[in-house]
Amino acid sequence: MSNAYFNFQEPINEPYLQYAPGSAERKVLKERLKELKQEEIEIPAIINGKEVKTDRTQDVTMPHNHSHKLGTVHLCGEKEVKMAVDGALEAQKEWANMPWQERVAIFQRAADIITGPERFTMNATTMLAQSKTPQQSEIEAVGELADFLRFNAWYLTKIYKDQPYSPDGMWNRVEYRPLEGFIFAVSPFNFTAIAGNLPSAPAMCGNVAIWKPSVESVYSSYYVMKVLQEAGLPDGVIQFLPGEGADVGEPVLANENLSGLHFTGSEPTFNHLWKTIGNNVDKYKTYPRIVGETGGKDFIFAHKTADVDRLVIAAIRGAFEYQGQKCSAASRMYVPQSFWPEYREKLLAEVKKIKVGDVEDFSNFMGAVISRKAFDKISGYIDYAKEADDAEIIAGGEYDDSKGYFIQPTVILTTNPKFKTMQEEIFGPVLTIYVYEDDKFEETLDLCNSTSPYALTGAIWAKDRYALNIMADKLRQAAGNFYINDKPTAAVVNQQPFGGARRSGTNDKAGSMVNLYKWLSMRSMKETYQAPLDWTYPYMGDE
Ligand SMILES: NC(=O)c1ccc[n+]([C@@H]2O[C@H](COP(=O)([O-])OP(=O)(O)OC[C@H]3O[C@@H](n4cnc5c(N)ncnc54)[C@H](O)[C@@H]3O)[C@@H](O)[C@H]2O)c1
Ligand SMILES: N[C@@H](CCC=O)C(=O)O
Repeated sequence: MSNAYFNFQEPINEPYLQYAPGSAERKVLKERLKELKQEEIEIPAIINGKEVKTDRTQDVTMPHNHSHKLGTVHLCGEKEVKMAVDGALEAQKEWANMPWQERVAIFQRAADIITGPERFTMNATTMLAQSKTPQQSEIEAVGELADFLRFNAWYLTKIYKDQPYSPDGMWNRVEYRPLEGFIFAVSPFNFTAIAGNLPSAPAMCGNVAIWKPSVESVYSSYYVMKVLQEAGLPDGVIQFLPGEGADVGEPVLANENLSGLHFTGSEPTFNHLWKTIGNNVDKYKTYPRIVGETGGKDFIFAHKTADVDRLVIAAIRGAFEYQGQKCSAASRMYVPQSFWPEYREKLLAEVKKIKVGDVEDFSNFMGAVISRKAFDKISGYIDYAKEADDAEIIAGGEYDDSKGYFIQPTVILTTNPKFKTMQEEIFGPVLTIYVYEDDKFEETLDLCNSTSPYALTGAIWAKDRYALNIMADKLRQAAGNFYINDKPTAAVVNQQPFGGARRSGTNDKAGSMVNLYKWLSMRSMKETYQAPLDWTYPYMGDE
């Protein structure tokens, strides 16, 4: 069947639809939103390809209208974990031996379903479940997810092609095996694309995965799972197990067959999972691979030669798009005194224009934050700033949870470069600005480098090339994704491989070859054509 080398076409990034007034796509998306809102669905676990309902359920509601129910999710625990792990290990027997082109074709088909017939469902479910605007949804639930699937397939074929040198008389080969056991994929609420990628990347490499989606975004994750099934993913290869963290996590991590953790989420959760794996290390048949991408305290650092007008737009998009709930969102900013008065005036004038509300109203730039817990946490930071002597709120600061979890885009000005909101991840629409004396440029860069434990994204702004060089050098370890004269968000697969270091994670760059290597275990094979017939060596001869 596979007596040929198969070529795999290098993909291109999925182009985005714009949803401008009068466009056909805008009309279709609005209709799909209306249809989905009228339905109330049940979200079961999917184990061995079958829907599994449990005796514990939870309502799924919309962040921007928390009294509107989208459905009911069935929550899993130890019993479902056991079924899922047993089924996955059984499925692995065939899946791991399937020719790569058959595996890859399934994910290519999934990408085409996402960008084709289910495009508006992907967008509408993400908008409703996670309160994203059409633009924020299109770039990730469609664009980034399809890019992950297509580019990972391409990277995988390049890895498989990479083979060692063979001198005369032998043939050296490397086989890239899937890991023995199963991968635990744990996804965050904020990106449908990340949720889809976490189980798919290892599965594409021939692994089986237990996928625990976030309950906060389970609605859109469920549709991703359905797309994968429709694309032909064999039963048991990805087991979909919604549930509260520990209910699923503890029994999974205690299983001797765990071979890897593919995690994206907050730093405390990752620390807990890492420690649990550490405590269980004697149980495992193989040392689990651990990949975890976590939080950020992402910065914009402006030099006195920065372009003020463009810097205003970068701050607004970087800090407030998707309500600041991107791990990459700008949340602290360093502005030189020399242009601060002009910058302040221009920034505040633009912030005033931002509309926050229901994402079905396409004139809104921002929706709601994901949950009551997030709302309370973010508003707590705002209240803290309101009370502080060394900070003042210069824009926003209002919040209202009567209908949805709405928080106005908020700008805090502080005189304390180590102010709480300059250091901690807030994960909401809150930008804190510290104004520095122009002649303290280099020491402020040192401050920026040392203020937060995270190192995910950062942006530097200057027209002066010498200044850019100094900034890039001093902030070398401060961000895994570094932007020059741009906002620190919206990385694109195959253009800016994404991930950070320090407390932001293992920097295994989602949607890159580096990430795929984590889900492969090399077997070196040496075949000798004429093995020796004599055990002695020439040096042993008589003088
Ligand atoms: N670096 C990145 O690429 C990246 C991307 C997106 C989000 N994030 C980060 O994710 C966080 C926001 O997402 P979140 O609020 O969903 O994060 P979270 O840590 O609260 O949850 C992430 C996932 O972990 C699960 N979980 C929690 N406890 C668990 C346990 N004991 N066992 C197993 N699973 C458990 C949750 O249910 C969820 O599915 C932010 O910190 C953000 O910066 C990072
Ligand atoms: N990759 C996304 C962020 C994902 C985290 O939430 C970006 O670059 O903005």
